Amino acid sequence: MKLSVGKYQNELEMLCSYFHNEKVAERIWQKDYTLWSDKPDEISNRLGWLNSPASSLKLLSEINEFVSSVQKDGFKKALLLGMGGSSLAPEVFRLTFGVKEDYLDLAVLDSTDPASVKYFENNFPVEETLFIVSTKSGGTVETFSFMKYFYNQTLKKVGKEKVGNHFVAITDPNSGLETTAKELNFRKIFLNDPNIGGRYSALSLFGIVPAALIGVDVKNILQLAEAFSFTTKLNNCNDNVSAKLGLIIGLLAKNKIDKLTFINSKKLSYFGAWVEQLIAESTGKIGKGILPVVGEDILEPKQYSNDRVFVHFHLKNENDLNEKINALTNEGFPVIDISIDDYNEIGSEFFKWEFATIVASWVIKIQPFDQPNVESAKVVARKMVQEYKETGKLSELPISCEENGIKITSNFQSSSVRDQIQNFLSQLEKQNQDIPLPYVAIQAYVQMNKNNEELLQKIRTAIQQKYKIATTLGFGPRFLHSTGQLHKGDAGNGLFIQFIYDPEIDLPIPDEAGNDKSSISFGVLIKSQALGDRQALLDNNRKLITINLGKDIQSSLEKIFDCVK
Ligand SMILES: O=P(O)(O)OC[C@H]1O[C@](O)(CO)[C@@H](O)[C@@H]1O
Repeated sequence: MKLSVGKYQNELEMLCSYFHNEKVAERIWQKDYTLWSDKPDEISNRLGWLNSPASSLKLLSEINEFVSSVQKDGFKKALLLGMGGSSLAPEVFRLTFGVKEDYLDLAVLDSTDPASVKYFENNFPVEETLFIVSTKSGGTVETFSFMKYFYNQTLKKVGKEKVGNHFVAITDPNSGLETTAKELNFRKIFLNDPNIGGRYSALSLFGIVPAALIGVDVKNILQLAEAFSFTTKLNNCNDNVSAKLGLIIGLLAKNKIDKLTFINSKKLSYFGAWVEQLIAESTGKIGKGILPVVGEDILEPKQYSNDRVFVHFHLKNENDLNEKINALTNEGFPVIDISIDDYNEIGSEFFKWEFATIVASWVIKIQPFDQPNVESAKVVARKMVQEYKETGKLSELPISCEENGIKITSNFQSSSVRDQIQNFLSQLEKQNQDIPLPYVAIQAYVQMNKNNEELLQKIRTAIQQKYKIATTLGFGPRFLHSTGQLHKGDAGNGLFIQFIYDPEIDLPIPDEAGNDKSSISFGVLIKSQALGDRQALLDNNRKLITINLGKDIQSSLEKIFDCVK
């Protein structure tokens, strides 16, 4: 790891001495909750991941046996149903490593958008698909909805005798999913160490079982990660890179350099979504937070404000971004350069960032293992679903402006989409000096596909350039289990652009597995989630505009881009 922290070098050295004197590394390994709180709740039982590499190594023969059994049964594909910490590490493994010959092609479903669910139904024929139902709590609404939907589809195709054979659960002992999986006769139930939270679970069964299914050399990854983990026991931060990383991030955040901007090389770009959840959900609460910025276009140094710290993450021989990185360093921005020799070191990187995040949380005085604001959006969404069940309809948003199929809900009185958007973004110009610089978060409740991503990215970059601020892009409801915590829990410096649309198709969510009776659809669920989060953001005094793109997402997004420019 190479560092350039400019004028913060002295403060960093002082902080390193303090870390050393306080024996922080040693105390982390002793699971000393007082580092973050005066109460042990959701801390003492959340540090099990420190031992994940060793514990998972011990489970390898069971995992390998399972992989052989599904290969023998002819499964070609695997669809992982899960949210946040239960799905992001498997996605990193799949997109980074690809699929080894004779292993299963894996994808992650973490969207309740009907078009997304339909996409996976069309592309993952149930006869050859293994469904991995992955949820720590064992009751997450999205995960259960996917499970019931695909269970019923599979039941119809393969019959009662064989359906359970297509399902595997990864969950905590005694969870709702464990009970359901037993009732439905799943082929296998993996019970994880309950002392591990979702976003810290990459090297536990939640990450390792899916990785083994696609043929990743998990043994090597875990051995490297275990060896690396020993370095995190050292109190001297010059020997403990993970600690040093955390100290820098925490120190800079305290100085309002709180936009941790990842510039990942092409081959390691998929790591971004995982690290984004880890940092946002761990640090974004009680009016504080470090905003992870992932996937932004890289601009000239003069186009950034002084709230940025950059992380350049790349393979050693991938140097194509060096020029841009050097330009940022020369301009005086803090830059952290992390390189790895080969993909198998990714396990050590998971560990490094987990450790760094809890050290940064110690610096900024945050409890890194809970997510207090996630529940608030869920509560409103549940109320809406209940209302729908009773009345047969969802409450409608008041419309402030309607033009060319686009409907906007905002606080502004203007009948033009352009004025609405410009008025909303002009709030970026009035800055509150007491809190860090603002950012814009685009929250898109649309299908996460190439076309939509490209158009949303165009809008994002236009805002980034015009206002010289940090921007993020998240797809709903996926981001609700990632940056969603920080959006509602941080200092309140975010501006939120929420995109929803009117889906052409909808799909019923079965009330229970094995029975087609359905009270709500995926379309109703995703809308309730969007409106629930909208309400939770407003309840936390966040600035927000909701834009309904109508039926033609592409042409509406083009129009919005035109209004932002
Ligand atoms: O694994 P579970 O319990 O389904 O939770 C999924 C995700 O939801 C959250 O609990 C809240 O967003 C995350 O922390 C977690 O990773």
